[in-house]
Amino acid sequence: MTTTKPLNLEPEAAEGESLIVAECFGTEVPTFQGEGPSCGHPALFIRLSRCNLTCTRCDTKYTWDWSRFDPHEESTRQSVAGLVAWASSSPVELVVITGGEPLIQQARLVPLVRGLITAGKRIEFETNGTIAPTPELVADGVRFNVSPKLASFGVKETKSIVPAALEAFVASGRAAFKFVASTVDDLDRIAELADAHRLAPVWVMPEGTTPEVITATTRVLADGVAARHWHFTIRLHVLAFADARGR
Ligand SMILES: Nc1nc2[nH]cc(C(=O)O)c2c(=O)[nH]1
Ligand code: SF4
Ligand SMILES: [Mg+2]
Repeated sequence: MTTTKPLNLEPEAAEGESLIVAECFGTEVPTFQGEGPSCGHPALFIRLSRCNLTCTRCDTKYTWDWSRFDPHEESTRQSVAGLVAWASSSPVELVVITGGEPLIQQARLVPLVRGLITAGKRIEFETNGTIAPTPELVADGVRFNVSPKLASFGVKETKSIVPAALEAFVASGRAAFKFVASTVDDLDRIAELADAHRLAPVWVMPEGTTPEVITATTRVLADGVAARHWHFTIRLHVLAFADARGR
């Protein structure tokens, strides 16, 4: 396994100044942002632990599903200073903060974002779009890849679609709306949501954790996405690195 926890940190930071982290990667074993508007850009990853949804098709259940994983094995507290020092040890400019759902910890993310920006990084959040970002988080150098989860992803849309939060992301002017889809029916649902909440730009990403499924689903979806003049992204890390954890 190539997962690397942040290096040269105190083992467990105190609660006030720390974040609950699942894994950090991209320094020892380099990788790309695999999804969305920056697909193919060299990137570092901070994956925060915990989620406020329980999607059955989630591919990072080790951040929240404690019926299958042990939270003590799958997460550590890391200090903001240690995370900034870890990212600063790499020349890679883009830091992707993902999860789980990173905005659960957003009060404690504000100093992390400030530290990373001061260190010359730019930041993309991968978020499920259910928690509105506070103004302090909507800073220069920060973008949000917002992925509202559809019912077909194994979640109740009464929980996963939060209009006020989606509207806050739209208003931020810093969001792209990246939907995971498997079928043409999913595209119809995405169109309804995009119309209802004025979501733009819309990105569609094929669901799948193998190159075969990504390719097949790309062929199912591509015409419908192109016809609507939406953007399409593959999952580059699945093709390049076989969806290995820590890539
Ligand atoms: N390379 C790579 N790119 C990614 N973009 C979003 C990811 C995620 O898990 O949120 C991810 C990931 O896990 N790996
Ligand atoms: S919102 Fe994302 S991390 Fe949370 S359960 Fe759903 S797929 Fe997993
Ligand atoms: Mg992922």
